[in-house]
Amino acid sequence: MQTLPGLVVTGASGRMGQMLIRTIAASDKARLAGCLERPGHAWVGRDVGECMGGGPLGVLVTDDPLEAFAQAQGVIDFTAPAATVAFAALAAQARAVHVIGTTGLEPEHIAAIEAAARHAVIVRAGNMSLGVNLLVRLTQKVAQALDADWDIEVVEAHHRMKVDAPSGTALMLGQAAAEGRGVTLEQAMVSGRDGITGARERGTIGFSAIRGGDVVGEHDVIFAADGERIVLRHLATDRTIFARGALKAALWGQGQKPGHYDMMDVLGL
Ligand SMILES: NC(=O)C1=CN([C@@H]2O[C@H](COP(=O)(O)OP(=O)(O)OC[C@H]3O[C@@H](n4cnc5c(N)ncnc54)[C@H](O)[C@@H]3O)[C@@H](O)[C@H]2O)C=CC1
Ligand SMILES: O=C(O)C1=N[C@H](C(=O)O)C[C@H](O)C1
Repeated sequence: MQTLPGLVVTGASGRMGQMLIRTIAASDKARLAGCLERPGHAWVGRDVGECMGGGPLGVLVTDDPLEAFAQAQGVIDFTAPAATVAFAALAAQARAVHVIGTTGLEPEHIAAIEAAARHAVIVRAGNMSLGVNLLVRLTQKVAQALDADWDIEVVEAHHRMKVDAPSGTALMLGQAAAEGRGVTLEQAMVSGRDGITGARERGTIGFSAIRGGDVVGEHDVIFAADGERIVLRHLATDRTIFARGALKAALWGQGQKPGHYDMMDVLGL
């Protein structure tokens, strides 16, 4: 019998880390090969199942990424930009598929990830759910069908602990709207209006962010014209949707050629 692909989860104690560990542990398609946390974190050296308040899973949390990645075929990474850039180089060195869910990446982080993807398979998306990736396609199509008489606004809401704005998903949706309209997002983007802003500039794509409570993730793409409005909406109510997508990406990546892929590639959308 062939051994199942072994996956390492980085940021093991995080909201997504714990969800990923549960999803992999329950899967019959992959096995949990390692769990990583920051040096000095209270979970390091302990069984991850017990840290999460359940029975032992037989995997000790480590703070050594090289040692963990060397044992694995895939790394699933929902952490923070600087950590993700470091993990991209190390996962490439270990020839492990690197699935990146981390958001808030700046152009220099993305350039470093592109460099690592010359030698390894990287799948990166600001949102790993099927629903959002489908919404991205729909947004592109609607934007393509409408002219600039239709103002485009992306509105997102997330829990109070989220550290980046606009969300990775909002940026994916904005990018899709820009592509549909035949402009670049850099040109069109207006984010976080405040004060005497003046009237809305025709053709811009606006972004607004709400932060509060335990909201998992909500995104509206609004197309507003005189006398009518179209609202495309995705509501996430459970983080398993992201974990399932990330697991699918890690399995899909096995045997692919080195490159920087996204969830559209994985889902065939
Ligand atoms: N692409 C997607 O579908 C989704 C992306 N996200 C993104 O994933 C990221 C994490 O989100 P949450 O789990 O809510 O955050 P969180 O703050 O709960 O977890 C982050 C974890 O990463 C760990 N970490 C940070 N630096 C590290 C390092 N150098 N080594 C090892 N561990 C390290 C932290 O200790 C923490 O446990 C965010 O960027 C968020 O936007 C979240 C949900 C879905
Ligand atoms: O930080 C989160 O929680 C989420 N982040 C991703 C984003 O930035 O869009 C995906 C999801 O919305 C949850």
